[in-house]
Amino acid sequence: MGKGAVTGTGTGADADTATGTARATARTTAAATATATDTATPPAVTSRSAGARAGIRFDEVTVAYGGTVVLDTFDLTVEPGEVMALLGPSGSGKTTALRAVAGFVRPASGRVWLGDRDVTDLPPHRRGVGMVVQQYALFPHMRVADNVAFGLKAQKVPRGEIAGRVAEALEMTGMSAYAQRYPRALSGGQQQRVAIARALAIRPDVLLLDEPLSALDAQLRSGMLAELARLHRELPDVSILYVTHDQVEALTLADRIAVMDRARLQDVGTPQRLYREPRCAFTASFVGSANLLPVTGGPGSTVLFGDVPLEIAGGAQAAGPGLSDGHTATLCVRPHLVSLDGPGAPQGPNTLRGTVTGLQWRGATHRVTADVGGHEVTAEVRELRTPPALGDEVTLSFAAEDGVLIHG
Ligand SMILES: Nc1ncnc2c1ncn2[C@@H]1O[C@H](COP(=O)(O)OP(=O)(O)OP(=O)(O)O)[C@@H](O)[C@H]1O
Repeated sequence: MGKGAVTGTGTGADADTATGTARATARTTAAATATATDTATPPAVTSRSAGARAGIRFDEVTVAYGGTVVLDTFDLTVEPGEVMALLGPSGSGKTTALRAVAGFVRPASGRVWLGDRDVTDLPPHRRGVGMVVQQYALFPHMRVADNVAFGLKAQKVPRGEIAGRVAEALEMTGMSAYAQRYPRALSGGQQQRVAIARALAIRPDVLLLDEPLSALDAQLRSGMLAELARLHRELPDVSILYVTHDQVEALTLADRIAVMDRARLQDVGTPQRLYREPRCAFTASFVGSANLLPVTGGPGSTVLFGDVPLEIAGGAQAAGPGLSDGHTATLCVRPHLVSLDGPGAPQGPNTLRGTVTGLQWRGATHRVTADVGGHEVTAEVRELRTPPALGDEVTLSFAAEDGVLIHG
């Protein structure tokens, strides 16, 4: 880097996928059907509950496998017609929560409600839910139309009504032209549309989606995300619980996000609230990427990061009482809100000097990490013409209103 040459500002493109891995195994199949490979299983077909729109309520639900608690006193309400994303790392209990709603796992304690019905003791086929899992789980020996009709037949919908309902569901998912094909003659994205059509055909009150896009490539996934958003606009009464470990999916689709970690609900709120005002470090780093700086109370309205005073909106009081007595808090600053300059940049407020320890070119952006007094601080800035090199000195800065204090 030419000294002083590097200058970048925030990009607004802070949407990294945080930790979490794609599932390696297929899940139990849809509540609306038996498994694709187990046709002897009695069809777990749901029937739409009569009347009102149904939300979902977990009331202190605990699930344990062999003495290990994998969902711990889980409390969450999904309002009727709301899209709630369950976001969390692998093994945090997301799928277990979904399966408790579908009726595939029985809570050790607590109750599950769909609307005003306590469904905890009901079998899956009497809950009124449709479920789509990541591996589609279509019946390979059935044509698309028969796959979609399967749940309706098992639900004993009158024969004369079935063709119309199948056509409607295929139309909704853009699959009308493929009604007579077998699943093996469909792409992954098309198979997932059929799985969604099958779940919708039973006109569920509640749609459970378990990483429905994770088997698709990035481009298809983004198209399907838009499709799911459109479907929800067409079916505004259907409540959706959407399991994902992909924050982009959650931020794009959800009205609210429930963040899970180690079997527990960590936070719940609108995507904007979780992103802009995270209440815990876990949420801050899982919903978007974050610089998390340990700070103590400083003079006046500042906090101290090491011995560097930092201005934050609301001052040190924003962290509550005690910070000035030497207690620590965490200051969250999003990388795309950090500006990057060369070492000769003027020392304004909230300016940190550091040495570059990491550099990633991401096409439209550069992500530059610097060591600042033993802590890593990352700036994500618009692509630089002359990026710094490892070991270069840089200046990082951010606006007072872009720092959010997190207690504890
Ligand atoms: N049938 C089972 N028997 C024993 N343990 C299980 C069973 N199903 C899940 N678990 C365990 O429960 C925990 C939570 O699993 P769950 O599938 O709910 O997590 P998840 O958040 O959906 O993870 P992922 O994103 O990897 O799918 C994990 O530790 C998992 O190993």
